[in-house]
Amino acid sequence: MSTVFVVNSGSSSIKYQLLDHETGERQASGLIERIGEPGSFIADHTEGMQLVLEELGSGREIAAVGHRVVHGGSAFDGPTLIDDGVEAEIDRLASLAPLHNPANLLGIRAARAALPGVPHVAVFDTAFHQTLPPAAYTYAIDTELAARYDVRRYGFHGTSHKYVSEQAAVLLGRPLSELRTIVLHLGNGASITAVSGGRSIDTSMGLTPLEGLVMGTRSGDIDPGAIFHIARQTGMGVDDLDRLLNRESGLLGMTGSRDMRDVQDAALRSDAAAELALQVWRHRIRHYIGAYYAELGGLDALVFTAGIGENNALLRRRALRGLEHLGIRVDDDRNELQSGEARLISPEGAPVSVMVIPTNEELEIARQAISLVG
Ligand SMILES: Nc1ncnc2c1ncn2[C@@H]1O[C@H](COP(=O)(O)OP(=O)(O)O)[C@@H](O)[C@H]1O
Ligand SMILES: CC(=O)OP(=O)(O)O
Ligand SMILES: [Mg+2]
Repeated sequence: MSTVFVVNSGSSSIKYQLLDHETGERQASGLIERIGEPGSFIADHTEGMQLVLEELGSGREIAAVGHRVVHGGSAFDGPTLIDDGVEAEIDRLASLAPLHNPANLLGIRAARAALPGVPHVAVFDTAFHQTLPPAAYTYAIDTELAARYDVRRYGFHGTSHKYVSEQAAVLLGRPLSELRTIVLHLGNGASITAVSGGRSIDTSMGLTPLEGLVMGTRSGDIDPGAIFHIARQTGMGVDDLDRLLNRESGLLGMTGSRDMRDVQDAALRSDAAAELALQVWRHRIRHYIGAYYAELGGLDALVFTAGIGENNALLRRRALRGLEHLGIRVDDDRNELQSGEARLISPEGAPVSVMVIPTNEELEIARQAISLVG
């Protein structure tokens, strides 16, 4: 039986799946978590990939390998066969996704070396957001400078936003072309996308995966003037500031832990810093829900996905409390039901269908890889 091997080499984890080439059915899967965190026994992505390939064993018939790649810049708007040139371009874009493209590239190199006779396909986080209108992707800066250096908004988590918005239509039993949907992808990295008729029309991440929501280690939106101010006051250089905002901010910077589970536990113990972090996290989410409600001209579906979105009922309820005037309601019993399935969590007949849909970037990557290599 022929299979597709999918590698999702993320900022803090490597997820992999082996899927049936014909049906997309999962044959094997695994997750290596908390890579590089204090106390973790896996130091880096190379070590992680070695473990994955050992676990997979030999003697499998693999038709293609699909790789998640976070930044595709303007060069890639669909699944792409990986050769040395594509690797070089992914490497070149690394400065625009410093937590991700290097990890993605490590996964690609380890897998190409281990499986040399098989086509390797890159599926980019940025591809789904290539439909953003100029008004949404353009920064109001000097036009020539922006064009020369590709300074524009790209958006990320596109494979997840695409998959989840399509599954929402399936769950509702309505045509995708009719739906106005907001997808909240809340994981270690987090972004929100407005999807109109199956097309991404706005998304909270920008040139890099730093813009937008409060994340595990990323600040999300911040006045660029604050960065100039910090630089002048502290003497920090560009690389220091990059590290500060990408790796030492967000939940980690505000509370000392990047893991939402720790932050929530601390808040339940009335830790003031943790409680404030949760309030800021929530405030930012609601800011975007309001904006995208306006841009979409109304709302049919609002979907939670990824680590926090799929697993934390309390935070889902907390994020949406007080938005009833927009037709957004959560049914507590439905919300608290523990289930790995796609499901509705709004009350029957509510104007907006609020849903939890487990993302499956791996299945989407496998489908796109097969669509390319046949
Ligand atoms: N029950 C939970 N409550 C709160 N946060 C959770 C829970 N389960 C997982 N998470 C969060 O989800 C994150 C992982 O989400 P995931 O989408 O897998 O992230 P990534 O793909 O960026 O590695 C973890 O960092 C953790 O903070
Ligand atoms: C783009 C991004 O932030 O990805 P992740 O959530 O895997 O960190
Ligand atoms: Mg992720």
